[in-house]
Amino acid sequence: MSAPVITLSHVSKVYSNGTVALQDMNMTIQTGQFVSLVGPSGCGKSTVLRLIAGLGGMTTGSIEWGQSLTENHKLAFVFQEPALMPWATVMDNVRLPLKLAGEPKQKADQDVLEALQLVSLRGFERSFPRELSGGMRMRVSIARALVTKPQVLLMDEPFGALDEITRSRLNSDLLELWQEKRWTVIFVTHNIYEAVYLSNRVVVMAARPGRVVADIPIDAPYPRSEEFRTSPLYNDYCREVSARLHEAMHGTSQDHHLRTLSVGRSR
Ligand SMILES: Nc1ncnc2c1ncn2[C@@H]1O[C@H](COP(=O)(O)OP(=O)(O)OP(=O)(O)O)[C@@H](O)[C@H]1O
Repeated sequence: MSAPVITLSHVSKVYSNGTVALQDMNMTIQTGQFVSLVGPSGCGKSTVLRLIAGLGGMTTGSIEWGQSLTENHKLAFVFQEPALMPWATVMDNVRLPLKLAGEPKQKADQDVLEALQLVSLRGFERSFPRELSGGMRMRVSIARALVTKPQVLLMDEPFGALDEITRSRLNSDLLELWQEKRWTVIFVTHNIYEAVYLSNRVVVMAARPGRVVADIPIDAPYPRSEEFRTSPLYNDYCREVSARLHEAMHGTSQDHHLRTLSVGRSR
């Protein structure tokens, strides 16, 4: 059995303007899990990631780290916007975290090339962000996270701004990498299909106040191919997440809603 890597216990977050972003959030993430957080806008998904990353403090509660984590390089964050330095080459953008950590240039260059290899961007070292497509810029952003060799990868809607085809390709590539490296991934998305395809666990949150309302294991084997995306099992999981999300947003079960509608029609 795998060990817990992050445990949130009774975490609440009230921003200075009084917004209760999270209330009594409890969640334990096991080493190597791929966990997606889904939920309506404003339910606190990004706040959870930021608290885990140590970007701002929580109001009450605690976040504990598993013993398997080493002190250095344990976390990397990928945001929705690639946030690259426009004046710097791909090589320099990806090297940034190592430069900030004071890694010697020769060793850093080697690590950068490895990271670019992982995201299939070898050959673009000297390109500038403006010369790349949206998908390629996101790959640079992922390489910049991976170059630090993280144990935990926090991803805040990384593919939200990309077209469907690019998103689907990056989903597959991310899964392949995850299977090889086995980081723990916490992935925020609005997209149910993406969450089910990628994750072995989908956590559904509700808003006002932000909290966990469902925790759904996606019990399907990896690697997950196109076959999985078109399978009845995949559809069943998407329907289940969708129903829980509907409850989170409207406070009623979608099944109940559908039953009420059909009863209404038959009258
Ligand atoms: N710095 C802040 N100051 C005040 N309120 C904030 C701040 N950041 C977030 N909030 C509020 O906290 C709540 C949760 O925000 P958060 O961004 O975590 O939600 P989210 O689920 O990630 O939303 P979305 O899906 O729209 O990105 C929202 O009501 C938001 O307005």
